[in-house]
Amino acid sequence: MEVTNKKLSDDVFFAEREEVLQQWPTGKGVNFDEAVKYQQSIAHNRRFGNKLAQAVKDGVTLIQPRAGVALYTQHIKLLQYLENEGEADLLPSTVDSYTRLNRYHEAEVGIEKSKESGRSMLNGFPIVNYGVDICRAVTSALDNPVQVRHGTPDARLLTEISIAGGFTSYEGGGISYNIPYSKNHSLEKTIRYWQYTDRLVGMYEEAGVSINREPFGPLTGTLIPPCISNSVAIIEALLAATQGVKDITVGYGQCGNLIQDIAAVRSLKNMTEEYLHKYGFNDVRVTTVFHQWMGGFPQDESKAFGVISWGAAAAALSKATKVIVKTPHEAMGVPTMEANAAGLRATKQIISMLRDQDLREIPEVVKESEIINREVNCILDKIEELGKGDIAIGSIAAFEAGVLDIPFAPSRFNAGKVMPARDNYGAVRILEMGNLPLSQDLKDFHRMKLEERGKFEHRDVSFQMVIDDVYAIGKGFLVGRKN
Ligand SMILES: CCC[C@H]1O[C@@H](n2cnc3c(N)ncnc32)[C@H](O)[C@@H]1O
Repeated sequence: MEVTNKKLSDDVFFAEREEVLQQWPTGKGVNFDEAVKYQQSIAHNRRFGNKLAQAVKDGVTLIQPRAGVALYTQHIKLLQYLENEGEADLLPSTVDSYTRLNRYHEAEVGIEKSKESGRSMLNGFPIVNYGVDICRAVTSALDNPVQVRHGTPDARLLTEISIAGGFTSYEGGGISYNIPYSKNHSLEKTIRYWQYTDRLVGMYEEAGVSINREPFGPLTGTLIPPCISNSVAIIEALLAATQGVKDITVGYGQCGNLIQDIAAVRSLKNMTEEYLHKYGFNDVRVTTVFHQWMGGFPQDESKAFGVISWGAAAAALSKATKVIVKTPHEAMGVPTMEANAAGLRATKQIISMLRDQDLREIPEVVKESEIINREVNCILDKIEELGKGDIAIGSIAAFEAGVLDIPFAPSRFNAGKVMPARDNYGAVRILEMGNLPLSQDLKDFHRMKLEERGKFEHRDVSFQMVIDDVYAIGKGFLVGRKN
């Protein structure tokens, strides 16, 4: 199918909707007009976009966990605990892996097994199986706005039930929930699936209901050069705005060098707004999300709190609108509610202590941010050229050509030629450019930064640095020094 960056027509959308709502019996519980009324009954301060907008006005960074369990009564208890004991400003519902793969029969079995055993046999909250009414029981039981977080290449039915179910924010995108998550989904398919999601959000917007959308920033979460993750975020923001989305949170996964992390968020915010205006979207509200360290975590809980606090500090100093919080159980798996709340409180402490400091305009950050700006422009200019102005066509062609290439991604549609490595200060640089369309002076800059490290370590710049950097994480370091 030819995917283009055009708003889906009502005919196309509603014909497809017939099929989508039949994918599982709970789809029958979705009625758009009734759902609009339900959404309009949700109080102003319990709407995700409103709380984000207030945070921007107040100059504060909000904290949000990930959380999801199989039984909805326990899920309510968990989320209430996280907003009360964890002081969470925003709440999630992290969806289970079966639902993410549209395997609703297995999710059903997981629910039954959880009922029998009394504990969660799924690694998240199975929204599709529960349907609209149970989702409303969850979202209406909480004081704070709730967002659906997942990793679903085909999330069309999930979107329908989530919004009708009272969630006021929805994560994901046709690239960011495909390439890092899936091996065999084509980009044509997932970009098109996510145009459906964004068109549905656009229809709610046109009916007077604002739903926040959040492309998934970190991608594979392993040494992702900011120019690559920022380019994907901006593309997904543009694809969403084309379908009528008006409230977008663009995201970035912490890499570990403070200057680079702050510069990346600064560049992401500025360039998302610049590109939205360039494409004629002047009424889209843009906010940012900083994801605490997405790499491997130490088992030791005290050391884990160190990593969590470092991510909290970088989020605060970059003035991100919100930060996604990790837990001291990260190395073990799905956290207990107590551990999840502890990660939130540690983050809240740092965020509160640093709220009066803002490093976005210090010269080193501005310099790094301008480099990222130039790199993103090289990539997006090439995408516009490949797509003859259409960024959906251009993005698909870009992955085919390796112009967009996400390190360590499982997708067979990803070239996998770009290799990152850290420089002597831990900033992520590019060791193998693959077909990234960076200008020669930018390529020389990356090489120079890596040569600087090689000289310091008395070794040649090589792929061994990449391996050492990946293993460094588990040993508690950023730069994988030559032993
Ligand atoms: C991109 C998502 C990866 C992160 O998402 C966390 N995660 C996944 N599922 C749950 C869950 N059910 N409850 C709390 N956190 C969860 C992982 O730990 C990891 O940090």
